[in-house]
Amino acid sequence: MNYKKYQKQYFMPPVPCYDWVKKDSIDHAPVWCSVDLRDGNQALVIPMDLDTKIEFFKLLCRVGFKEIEVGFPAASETEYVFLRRLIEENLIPDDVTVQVLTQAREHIIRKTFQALEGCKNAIVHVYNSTSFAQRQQVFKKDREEIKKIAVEGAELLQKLTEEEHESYRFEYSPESFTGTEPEYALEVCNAVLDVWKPTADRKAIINLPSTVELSMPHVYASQVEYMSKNLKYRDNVVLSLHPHNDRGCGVSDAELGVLAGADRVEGTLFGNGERTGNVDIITLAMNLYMQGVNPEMNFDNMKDLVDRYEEYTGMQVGPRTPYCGSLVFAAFSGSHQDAIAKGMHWREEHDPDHWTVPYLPIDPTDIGRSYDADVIRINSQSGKGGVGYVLETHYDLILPKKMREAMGYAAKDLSDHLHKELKPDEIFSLFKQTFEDKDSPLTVNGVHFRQLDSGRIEASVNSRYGDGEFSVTKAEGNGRLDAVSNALKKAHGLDYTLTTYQEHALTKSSSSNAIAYVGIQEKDGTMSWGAAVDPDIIRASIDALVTAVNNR
Ligand SMILES: CC(=O)SCCNC(=O)CCNC(=O)[C@H](O)C(C)(C)COP(=O)(O)OP(=O)(O)OC[C@H]1O[C@@H](n2cnc3c(N)ncnc32)[C@H](O)[C@@H]1OP(=O)(O)O
Ligand SMILES: CC(C)C(=O)C(=O)O
Ligand SMILES: [Mg+2]
Repeated sequence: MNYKKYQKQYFMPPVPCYDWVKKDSIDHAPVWCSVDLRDGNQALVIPMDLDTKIEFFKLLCRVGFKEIEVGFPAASETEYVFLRRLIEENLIPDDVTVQVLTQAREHIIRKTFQALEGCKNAIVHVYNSTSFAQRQQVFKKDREEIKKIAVEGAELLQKLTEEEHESYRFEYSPESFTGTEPEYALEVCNAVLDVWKPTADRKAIINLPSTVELSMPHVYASQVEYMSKNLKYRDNVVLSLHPHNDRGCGVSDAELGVLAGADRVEGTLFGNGERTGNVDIITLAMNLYMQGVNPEMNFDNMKDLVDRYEEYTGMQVGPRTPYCGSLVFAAFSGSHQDAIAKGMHWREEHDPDHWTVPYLPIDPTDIGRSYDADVIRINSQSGKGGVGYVLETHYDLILPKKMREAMGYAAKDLSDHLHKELKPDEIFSLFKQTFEDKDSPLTVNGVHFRQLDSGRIEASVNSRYGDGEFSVTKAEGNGRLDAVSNALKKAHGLDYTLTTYQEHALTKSSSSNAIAYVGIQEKDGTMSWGAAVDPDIIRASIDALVTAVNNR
């Protein structure tokens, strides 16, 4: 690991450009341009076939892209025929503009125009590399010679368009912008703009690719700001970004670049693209959404989008991919679950205008995810809040607070022991197994009540303990359960305090049943719990008490 082999390969603007730092947020969505079918496609092990590209194109239109780079038509037969099919089969919606990429080489530009024949709206995107390294090693040309490639390319686009296609728009990329001296990139871009002379009706796009991400995002933002402030015809230029993700900061590059003056962002779904990928437009759009800004995109069925993308590209969306991954809303840990469950209850009670649930940056249901399946998930890191939430939302069980704690520990122990996540049905089974239907050693075989003149209740309880015989014992209490409890204590010499009794109707699972929860406490403070379901709430409470005694 010889770090001395490396040095900075980027160039700061000649003057400080830090106005962008004064802004704290983006207040409207930039123009989005998908480069999935070009940059994304050229990075796949097996590029997409024709039919798959058509399906992908339709998907991009459905999610809301209005500008879509559909390929490099001069690159291959498939790319060429794909564009022809889009045009000839009238598959391009009127409000969508297709973009095509070409090197600044005459035969490639001419072939690109041939491929566009009959296309109503198009952006012709021409590029050549301007970076120090490429001038030196690849093109072996000086600054003037490299500028000449760009200018001649721009002139040919202008000429071919003037002849026939006046509605076409132009885009120029100083490829490897991030490795180019900003004042030189500016000089080349201005020379291109001098050829095109963009107007308000026919703006030109200047695209600043971080072809390879070479610096921290604030450096890119400063480079962008320098270009934005110094480009000629600025009002008639759409300043575009094209971040890659080599240092893992593609999203930050784009966001800071927009603060620095960019109007448009090129990127892909899920960040597919060369090497570490292009910037992920879903993350960018959703980052706007989560701050209350219209992202001008529709991701209301993210799961479907993930499935289609994986099918079309053969790539996989990682479980932690922002907004889209299978685990990005999941909370396994106890304190997070507790806060989410409380936040959701608070939301139900207060019906606030805005989303503020802790640990959930957005409402998962907005993008087609569900609270039940995706949010609170139980393993050995979980706590009572999460387990209680699962039992409440899936099975309608609202456990007393202290009982939730006991259930939480039971679930945590089981998950730890099995070394696996517990699904809601497994948690429910554990609840039943731990807290219901335990009729030994104490068994109750019948109870009768009598109302006493004092207002108290007398219970006659037929019960046995262990292998003993059934016998009837009478005792009084403040209520029926208290009377039964006193009779049991008297009959079998039991010593505990009945501390908790709760009941509620089971509305979701069964309209006629109620559930009772009973907690009893030993002298040393230890609690034992029982629960029981029955249409008759007295019966349910006695069964719950028996289980609690049998759980001591
Ligand atoms: C950063 C990016 O993503 S850029 C886009 C990259 N994508 C692609 O390249 C995918 C599609 N490309 C292709 O299929 C092929 O490269 C083609 C069909 C376009 C061209 O193929 P070929 O001419 O056979 O080969 P190749 O691309 O290697 O050409 C290299 C030559 O073009 C020159 N060149 C490369 N890019 C450009 C450019 N943008 N403008 C002008 N000349 C260029 C090189 O200097 C080199 O010149 P030389 O022949 O004098 O040495
Ligand atoms: C063609 C250009 C815009 C490109 O893809 C890049 O520089 O990354
Ligand atoms: Mg690229």
